[in-house]
Amino acid sequence: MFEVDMEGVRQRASTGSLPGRERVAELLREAHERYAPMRDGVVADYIPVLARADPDRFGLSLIGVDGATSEVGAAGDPFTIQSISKAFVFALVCEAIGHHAVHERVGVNNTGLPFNSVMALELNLGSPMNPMVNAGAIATTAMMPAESHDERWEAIRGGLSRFAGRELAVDVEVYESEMRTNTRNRAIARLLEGYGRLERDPAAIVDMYTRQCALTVTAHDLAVMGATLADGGVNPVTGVRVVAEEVARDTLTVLASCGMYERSGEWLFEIGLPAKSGVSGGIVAISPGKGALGSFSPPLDPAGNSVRGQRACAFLSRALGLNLFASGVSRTGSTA
Ligand SMILES: NC(=O)CC[C@H](N)C(=O)O
Repeated sequence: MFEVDMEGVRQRASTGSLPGRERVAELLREAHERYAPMRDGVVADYIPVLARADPDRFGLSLIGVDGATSEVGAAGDPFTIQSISKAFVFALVCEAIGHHAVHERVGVNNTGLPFNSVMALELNLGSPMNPMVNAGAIATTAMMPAESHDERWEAIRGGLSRFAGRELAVDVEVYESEMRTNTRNRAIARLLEGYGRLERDPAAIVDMYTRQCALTVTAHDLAVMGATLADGGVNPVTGVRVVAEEVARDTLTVLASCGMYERSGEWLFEIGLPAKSGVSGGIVAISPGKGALGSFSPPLDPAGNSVRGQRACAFLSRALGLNLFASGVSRTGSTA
């Protein structure tokens, strides 16, 4: 994937807590300084409005389970949540209908194929395989129990807002731009219907899924949303329980294996944290019991993951001692 240069920065042992606030702030500044000059990656343009994103914007926000916040750069810049919504809608649907129902109807295995793959559905007899690719996310959105379409949308928008600790709203321009071009997602929904895996009107569900992807957030919001999962389902800023502890656990498990699309294995190998990315350049990486990192930088790699965001997460995972699999590891100057 890439080398992580830790020259001059000590790798921290993966202990039970984050380092002190000043050290966190210092390392966030260091990560920003290291990766802001990077020019790799391309801004998404398959949703026409996203092509106008400024490739130089770069913000990081880290929020602990105690609510302590450190931020650097464009952490307050708005962008659309896109695929990162999938993680939180999955959590809300698990909360509403239970772990087993979602497992049975959507699945929890990686497809190994791009997020908008039609072939993945065909290869698996219509099973979406997991809720973090478009097919699984569309199926998951349709599973949110509600009396009406409007009530379903409010359960999703309101639920995501509770994760963020503020009312989230749709970026209408991005929503309309995607609705004009999302023929592939409409095809995926029709195919799900054909396989008997979508019980609602495919057009209405794609519309709702597109709206959920167009909710506006910031890197700060992503960190709060992630920290809620890190904190066992309680938003550490508002103190409100959003989902049950088991749901937070289940969501993090799926993110570990499927959150970074077909790059999830490489991501886990380098960073060792459950995470989710979106095509407008957001990444949320969660350290269970400690906190979460929200990152925003629009240029993407070919899988659709933010290039600077991946680098910053790899660096910070090592420097802050976040890797789930690295308990007790503490070395200086290693590049691994
Ligand atoms: N990877 C993403 O962020 C994809 C989300 C986007 N709304 C889509 O369905 O194509």
